[in-house]
Amino acid sequence: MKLEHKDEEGIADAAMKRYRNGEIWDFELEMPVADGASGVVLGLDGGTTSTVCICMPIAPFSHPQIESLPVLARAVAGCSNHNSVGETAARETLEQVMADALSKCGSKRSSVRAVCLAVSGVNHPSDQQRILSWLRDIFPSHVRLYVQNDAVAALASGTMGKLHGCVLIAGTGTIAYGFTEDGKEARAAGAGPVLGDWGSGYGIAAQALTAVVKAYDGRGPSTMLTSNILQALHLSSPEEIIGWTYADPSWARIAALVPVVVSCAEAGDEVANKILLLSVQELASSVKAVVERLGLCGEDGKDTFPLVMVGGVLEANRRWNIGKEVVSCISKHFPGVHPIRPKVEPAVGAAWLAWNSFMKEYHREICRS
Ligand SMILES: Nc1ncnc2c1ncn2[C@@H]1O[C@H](COP(=O)(O)OP(=O)(O)OP(=O)(O)O)[C@@H](O)[C@H]1O
Repeated sequence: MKLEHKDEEGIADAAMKRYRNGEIWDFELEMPVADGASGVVLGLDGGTTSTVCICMPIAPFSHPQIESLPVLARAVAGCSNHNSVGETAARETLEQVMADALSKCGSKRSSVRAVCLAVSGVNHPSDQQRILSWLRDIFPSHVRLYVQNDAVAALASGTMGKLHGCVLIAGTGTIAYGFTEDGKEARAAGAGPVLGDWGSGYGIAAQALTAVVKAYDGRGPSTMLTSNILQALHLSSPEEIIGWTYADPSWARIAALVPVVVSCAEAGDEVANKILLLSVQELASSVKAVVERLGLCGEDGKDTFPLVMVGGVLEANRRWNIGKEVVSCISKHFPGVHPIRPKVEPAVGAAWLAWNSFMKEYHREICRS
C-alpha cells in the first residue's frame, strides 16, 4: 500500500501561502521570518530511561514535505515520567531538555510556535491537563501545546506526523495504541508487568526466569534456558537467580535477557519456543483489540491501515523474528495491515505532530482571515 499523504500536501499548500513578496512571512507576528531558526517547533519523547527533544523549523523552505524538514537540534535528558520520578523532577527535566535543544540551535524560547510533548505515564485526560498547565507556565498563549502518551509519537514517526493507524511498541514494556482519521483513539496493554503485559521484553524474560526456577524445582520440564541464562548472568546455580532478581528488580535489567530466550528457541528449546509463541499471541491480541475497537480494518475487515512497529523485541533475529510472526498473525485477521518500521526516532514523530497540528490550525486561521 502506498500511504496517502493528502493531508500533508494540503498542509504544504497552506505553508506555501505563508510567502509574501517572496519572503517567508509570519502572519502572527506580522513580520518576515528571517530564517528557519526564527520559528521552530519542539517535539519531545519522554520515556522512563531518557527524554529526547528535537527542534525543527516551521519554515517549509523550498521542499515543504515533512520528511525534508531538517532537525535543527537534538538534546537528551533523563527520565521524565512523573509516575517514576515525581512531578517536580519530571518538570525540571522537561524544561532543561527544551532549553538545551533551543540553545544548541541558537533559538530563543520566544521563537517556539508549537510543542508536542509525548511522555510515558500520560494515561488519562487529567495527566494531559496537568502537563499542559506546566507547559502553559513556560510558554505564552499563542504557542500551540499538545500532550500525548509516548506511543503517539512512535505512531507519528512511522506515519509522517499523521495520527491514523495503530502502533505496537514492544521494548522493556509493551503497548498498542491507535487513532482513526477522525480522532477516535484506543489503546491496549501498557499497564505494566503486574497487569499482564506478557508480550513485553520484561514479560518474556520473567517467564524464562520462572521456567528455569520451575525446572530446578522439578515443577517444569528441563530447558536450555537454565545453562544459557546462568552463563549470561555469570551465576553458577539456579538458586542464585533468586538473589539476583531481588538485588535489583528493575524492569529493563530483567528484560535484557530476551536475546538469550531467542537464541535458545533458535537452538530448538521447546520451553523458550513456547514463551516466544505466547508473546507473539499477546502482542497480536493487543493490536487486534485496538484495530477492532476503532474499526481500522473496515466493516469487511479488509481495509488498509498502517501498523507502526517499534521496539527491541520486534527486531529481526537469525531465525526467530517476533515482529514478523506478529505481522503474520495479524494479517490472518486483517489482510490490509501495512507494517511500517519507522526510519526516524519518536521525538522526530513528536516534532512532526507539532508541525502538522500547527500548520493545520494556521491554515484554518489563514482561511478565516
Ligand atoms: N535482537 C533482539 N531480539 C529480541 N529482543 C531484543 C533484541 N535486542 C534487544 N531486545 C530486547 O528489546 C528490549 C529493549 O528494547 P527497547 O530498547 O526498544 O526498549 P526500551 O526503550 O528500554 O523500553 P520501552 O520501549 O518499554 O520504554 C529488551 O527487552 C531487550 O532484551
